[in-house]
Amino acid sequence: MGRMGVTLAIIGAAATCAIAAHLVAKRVRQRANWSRALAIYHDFRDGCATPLHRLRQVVDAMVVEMHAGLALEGGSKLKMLLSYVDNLPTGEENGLFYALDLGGTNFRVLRVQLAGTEGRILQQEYEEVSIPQALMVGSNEELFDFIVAELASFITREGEGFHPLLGRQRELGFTFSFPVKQTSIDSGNLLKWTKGFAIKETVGKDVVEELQAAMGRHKLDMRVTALVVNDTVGTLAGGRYWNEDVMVAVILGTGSNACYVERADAIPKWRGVLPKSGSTVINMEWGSFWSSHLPRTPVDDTLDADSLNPGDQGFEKLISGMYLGDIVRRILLKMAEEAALFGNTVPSNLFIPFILRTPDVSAMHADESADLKEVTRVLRVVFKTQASLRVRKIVVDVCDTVAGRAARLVAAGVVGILKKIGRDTVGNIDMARLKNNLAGKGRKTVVAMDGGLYEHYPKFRTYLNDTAVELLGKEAAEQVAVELSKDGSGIGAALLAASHSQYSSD
Ligand SMILES: Nc1ncnc2c1ncn2[C@@H]1O[C@H](COP(=O)(O)OP(=O)(O)O)[C@@H](O)[C@H]1O
Ligand SMILES: O=P(O)(O)OC[C@H]1O[C@@H](O)[C@H](O)[C@@H](O)[C@@H]1O
Repeated sequence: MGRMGVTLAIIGAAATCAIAAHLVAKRVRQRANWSRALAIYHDFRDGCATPLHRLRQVVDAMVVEMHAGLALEGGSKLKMLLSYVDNLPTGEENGLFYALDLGGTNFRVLRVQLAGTEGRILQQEYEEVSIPQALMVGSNEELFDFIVAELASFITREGEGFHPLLGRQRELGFTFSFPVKQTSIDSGNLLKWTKGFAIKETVGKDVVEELQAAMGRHKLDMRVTALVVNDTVGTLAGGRYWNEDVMVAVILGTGSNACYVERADAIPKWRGVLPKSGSTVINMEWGSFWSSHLPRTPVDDTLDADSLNPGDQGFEKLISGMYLGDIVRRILLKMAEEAALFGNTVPSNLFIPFILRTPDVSAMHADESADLKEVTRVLRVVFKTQASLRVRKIVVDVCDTVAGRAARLVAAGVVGILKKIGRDTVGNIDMARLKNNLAGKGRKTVVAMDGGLYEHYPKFRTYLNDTAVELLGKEAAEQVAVELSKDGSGIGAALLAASHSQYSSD
């Protein structure tokens, strides 16, 4: 072989070595990145852990905070707000009633024709309207004018079978799913906005007055006869209309909250005459619950710091639909930045808050396909990226960790409420039966659930129900039913409008 040949051979050998070295270095780097990604995930998973002993501490903390919130105003982060709903629907309600349910993502207008215990609900119609994001942070008047304009248009389309009695005003139940300091069954002042709303001028105002003023501007002759401080109270009322064993209602939607039936004589902060019924509905506003036993990670800290209401709604930010998607995004972003989870360039969409929504999380979590097709789709559509099968598997693990923590914490919250009302152990339940506070043998304490997260996330429901059984024990758990109670916040508000109608004495 001539000099040229030797030279070429040496160059070839050197090039081969260089390529081999590059490939080895790349493989070493990939291996190092992968173990870093696993370490980040395992650290996050450990930080989210909800072992039974920790959940029991959360249960007890919930009970302590409930007592503190009932003892005096401001006694706890849990507001334990009076709802002035001392009479829940009985099924005897009659006539045409409207409901307006303002939630975190959309609002619903609804009409229902009631016909007493015989006819029950003859007919109902409703429409759902998405709330333009700009109106959530616009002016007070713009928000209420938008709502009343939709309501007025819905009324013009009253169909067959819906007939207000001659000479009577149409009456409305107003479900307002934000913390309100209720001052009577048909008045209450907004304490603060939550979720995506932040209209400063509304805070402190009576939201019924604001709605009635907008009705005046639109010449809409209608009366709000019941302010339903939020969808949990509406859901409880809707549930109780069909089943007298409904004692608790929980919403898992954009936000989260719970309410329950409390004995009026167990509310030290109650001022004035106790209700004849001897009980009332407490709107817990449990989203603001906080305990050092809650498993919180640095990802949760940064989500809170970046939110519209830092330091507030700590429990809600761990469990509700608005936030689960963004928790998953934040941990994936950390793995992408520190361990090149999606390659050396971090996909730009991973930096966008709330771009990953909880419906996307439940879709990936539900993916049972061998090659995780749904995960591939979500990564492509939301983050404009792709990933190997092993990366897609860890994405599903992250979804499972975030949803599992949320569901188990909700179960602990529910068991805390059951403990507060003495429905958490067989002994307590038997005592309740003895005192005839609980309907006959075989009847259960019912927890009415609603909200898009609970309704549309089967694995979340399974985690929640299984954890409740773990905490209560099998025997006591058989005395409790956790049931989906659809759209109670709409029907419930209409039923409460009926049970507080200005004509009810007629
Ligand atoms: N398929 C789904 N999987 C998981 N969560 C869902 C799904 N669909 C909706 N959600 C959650 O439910 C929330 C809407 O809840 P909903 O009760 O319908 O409205 P609102 O919160 O306005 O009362 C959404 O913000 C979302 O977080
Ligand atoms: O049904 P939504 O809109 O998710 O609301 C649930 C809860 O969201 C919380 O943020 C509000 O403070 C509660 O009042 C409300 O009940």
